[in-house]
Amino acid sequence: MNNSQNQRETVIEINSLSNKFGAHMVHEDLNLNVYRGEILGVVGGSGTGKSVLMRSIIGLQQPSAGEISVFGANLLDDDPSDDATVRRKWGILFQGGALFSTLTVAENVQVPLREYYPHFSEKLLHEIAMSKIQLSGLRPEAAYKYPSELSGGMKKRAGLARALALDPELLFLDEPTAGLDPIGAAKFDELTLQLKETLGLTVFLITHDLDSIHAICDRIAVIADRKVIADGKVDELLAANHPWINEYFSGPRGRAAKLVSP
Ligand SMILES: Nc1ncnc2c1ncn2[C@@H]1O[C@H](COP(=O)(O)OP(=O)(O)OP(=O)(O)O)[C@@H](O)[C@H]1O
Repeated sequence: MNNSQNQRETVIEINSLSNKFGAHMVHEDLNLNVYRGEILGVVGGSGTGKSVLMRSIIGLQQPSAGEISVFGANLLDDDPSDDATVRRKWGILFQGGALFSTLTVAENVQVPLREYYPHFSEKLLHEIAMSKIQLSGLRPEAAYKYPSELSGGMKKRAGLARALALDPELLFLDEPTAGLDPIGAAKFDELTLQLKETLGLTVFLITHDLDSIHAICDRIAVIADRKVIADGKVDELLAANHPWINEYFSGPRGRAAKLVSP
């Protein structure tokens, strides 16, 4: 950890995390901090436990051991009444958008609002939903469409609009550019960066996308061998001299992504 990280507020703190499914140990003694205002890219081979890590942080996966605190609250131990306060500070874009198929985009965006603010009028719910839809780069007409009527990129933006519904401080994005064409992926990256800068978000970004890593991540955490084996900027990661990291960033795709990065 360098000096600038020492001075930054820690938003997520994970200590000695283990996750096990039967005899399959996915994480063992995993440690990771996420700092306010950064986009942290989380990378690792398929099945290394990136999504399980995210699910552990947001309370959908009970770890076998370890501690996780988010905004200073230990969601595993503390009073469950603290949970709602912390949960409303984050937004989540799951893989594929995870929209409710029987609801329109606007109705999807209203789901978290109705949960946390049941007293809001229909007019206010509609206005907030429309502003989040616009913020996510969708045209207003998209608000009235059902998920089956949307392209892959529009689904991600609709999922993002829902993730932004509660004005989060922390955004979880699980492979947001997967399945998008390169232009759509670059636009989504641009939007993520813009939102981070204008809304002051902290972003936990799971990705396989080398372009996103080079274009928007402030720091990258690499998961391999059941833990975070290195974190930092690409050059710092390469200094760890781990075979997976070297292959990932110095292979043909890694080199190509670096060439086009800003
Ligand atoms: N509920 C579960 N029960 C049993 N095993 C699980 C469960 N959830 C995840 N796993 C296993 O945990 C491992 C990590 O899964 P995870 O989805 O977190 O990987 P990942 O790094 O996100 O992969 P990818 O990059 O392919 O999305 C996998 O081997 C998966 O099969």
